[in-house]
Amino acid sequence: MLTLDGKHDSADMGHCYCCLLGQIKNGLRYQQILHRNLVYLATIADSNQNMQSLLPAPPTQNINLGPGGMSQSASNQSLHSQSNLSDAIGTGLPPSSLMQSQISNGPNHVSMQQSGQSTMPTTSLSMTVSSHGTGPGYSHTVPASQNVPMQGQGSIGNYVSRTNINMQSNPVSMMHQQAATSHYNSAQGGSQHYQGQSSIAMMSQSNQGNSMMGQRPMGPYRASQQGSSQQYMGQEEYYSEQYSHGQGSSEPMNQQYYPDGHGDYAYQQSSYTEQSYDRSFDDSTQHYYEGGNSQYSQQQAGYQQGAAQQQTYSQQQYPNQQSYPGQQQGYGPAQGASSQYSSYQQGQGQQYGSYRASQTGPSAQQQRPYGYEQTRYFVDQRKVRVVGGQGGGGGHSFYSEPRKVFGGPDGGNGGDGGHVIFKADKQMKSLSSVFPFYQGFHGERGGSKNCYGANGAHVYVKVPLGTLVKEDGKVVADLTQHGEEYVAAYGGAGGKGNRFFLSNENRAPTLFTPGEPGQERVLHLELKTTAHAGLVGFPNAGKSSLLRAISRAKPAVAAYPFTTLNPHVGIVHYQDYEQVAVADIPGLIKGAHQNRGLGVAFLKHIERCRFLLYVVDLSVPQPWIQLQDLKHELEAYEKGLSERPCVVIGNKSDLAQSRLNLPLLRERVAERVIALSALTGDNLEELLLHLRELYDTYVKTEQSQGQSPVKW
Ligand SMILES: Nc1nc2c(ncn2[C@@H]2O[C@H](COP(=O)(O)OP(=O)(O)OP(=O)(O)O)[C@@H](O)[C@H]2O)c(=O)[nH]1
Ligand SMILES: [Mg+2]
Repeated sequence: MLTLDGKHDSADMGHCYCCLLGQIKNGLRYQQILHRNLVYLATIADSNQNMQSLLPAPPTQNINLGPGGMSQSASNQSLHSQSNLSDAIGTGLPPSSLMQSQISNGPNHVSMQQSGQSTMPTTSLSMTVSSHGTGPGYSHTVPASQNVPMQGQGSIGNYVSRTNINMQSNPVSMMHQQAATSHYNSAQGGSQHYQGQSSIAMMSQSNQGNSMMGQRPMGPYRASQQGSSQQYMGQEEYYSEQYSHGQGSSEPMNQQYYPDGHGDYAYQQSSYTEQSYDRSFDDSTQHYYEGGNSQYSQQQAGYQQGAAQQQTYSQQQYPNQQSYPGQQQGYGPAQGASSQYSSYQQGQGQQYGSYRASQTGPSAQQQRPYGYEQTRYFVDQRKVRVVGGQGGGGGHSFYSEPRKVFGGPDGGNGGDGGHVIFKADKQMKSLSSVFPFYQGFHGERGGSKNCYGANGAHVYVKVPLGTLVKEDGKVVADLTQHGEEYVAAYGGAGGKGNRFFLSNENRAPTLFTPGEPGQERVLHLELKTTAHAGLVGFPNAGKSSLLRAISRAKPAVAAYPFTTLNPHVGIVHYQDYEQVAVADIPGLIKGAHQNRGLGVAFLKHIERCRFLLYVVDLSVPQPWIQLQDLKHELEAYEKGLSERPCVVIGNKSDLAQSRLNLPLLRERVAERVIALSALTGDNLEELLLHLRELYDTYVKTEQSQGQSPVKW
């Protein structure tokens, strides 16, 4: 008997035919018996029709080399007589035709052809063949004539065992005909061992069946669906992606970062944008990812993997922190990282708290870059690349259910990709929080059971009021109202699942379409301050001092020109809760339109000012010349800009020279001149009252024209 591992039981060594063959080879003990058998079987091969008559002895005597049969000489001492064989067939042995079909066609046909065709001649023949069939060449079609010389390689014992195997495995094979491997393995074993194998095979078959159902829900349709290689590849791709969907869900974390951490990142972005303000878009992008790439990725990992990973992140940040001292107030390249750290402190307060407690170096208070908190950075232009989210691919599946032959296609459509939307927000004061790149969320892939993929979420980019959106130099949007939106990049449409292509002509469509890519654009954002009034004057005229005097704005004031480098907006509050916005513009000089001084780059912030406040220094000789130069620069920048409602403010009236120049100025200018001192606060009331008059006039004009005035 053969065991599972192909060895023989010691007790059956004398009964096994292959063992007997070994003995023959060794000692030629049974040479005579073998010779007789060969002669007999050669006779059978010559003529099956006359097999019975040609037999010199009952065929079962030579064929039934069962236990003990081979150990004797060619006599009638075989354990299996013909009647025994008939009994064996009747009690479960398969007919000879069955064995032939097994050999030629494989085990899948066993159950199909098991209807009893048990005749003795074929039985005798099949026994011969089956003894060969125990070899590995299981699926080979072996002519009977070729089985004769190979008979010595098999054994009747193996045949009997194999017969039992097939009989026991028939129910299994009927249920799962695809599991041919188990049949094949079991056919190599003996009947006793097969009992164990049967259960194993059944288990494995059932497992395979389940797994196959899970992996190939469209199993019944696969034969017809594999006609096109591309379709098949598409199916494989679909399934592979479907299986990895859980892991792939972390892909869009790059996008989840935006809405979740936008507020936190807005602050850190300010320092970055300040450094890259004059850079080109490519440089700016590169700078951004170079400066904060490691932290950026780590922070993403923290978002994705939860608090545990975030603690790791905080530890990883610690070495970087060591390089911050000495750069607190500086403007060096490391400011980006420093500011990121500070922003991360704000966003991840608990982590930062634990981190600070473990510090042993300089105190954390000293290391915090206070300069960034005290200084507001103003960015009035941005180059942004926006890409809409990609649409999800269409699903491709067929409904699968036990005993349901045709379930039909049930692949749902993919979800649409998310847009990138610019949204005006009055809380935003500059474009410093705008990133160089945005991408919408991808739509999800359509699933089985007609499940549609979810649409990708939109990414909203908050921009300040007065943001112009330009593309190739053309204004495509002007966001001036709070809450106003502009879709910068549309997301791609989702693909269609194979359910979508179901028709009467094609009941089992395998076609499904992928999602479309999102729209991609490169846009220029330009902020034009929408303040009501603009302070225009030469450097050192006292503009910033005046803004500090009439509002809560705190622009820098110093006794040197070009102290103010960025526009500042202050709000003048009135008792009736009206608010007038006043913008402090960097100083202009003669020839500013020729890019002298700071140039006219900031004059765009005056474009939207409804009225202008010309600030002249009364202490300088001939202050009216300053006024003429200012108007000339404004006209050079934009014709008609100097003709807006305005008032001339003679500052520094507290100085002695101012008292002499004031009447001269009033004689030479046609506009109203208000002499005041921003330093001492003298005559500020007149300015505030006149400012309110200008504002009221503006509001009435807007309302008379059916337009809504800008409110702060
Ligand atoms: N005596 C006197 N000094 C003034 C007055 N207003 C401003 N100053 C001084 O003038 C100098 C310049 O003041 P700023 O407010 O910085 O002038 P600015 O127009 O903003 O200058 P830029 O920002 O360079 O364009 C500072 O030293 C102020 O102290 C004033 O009313 N009287
Ligand atoms: Mg100033």
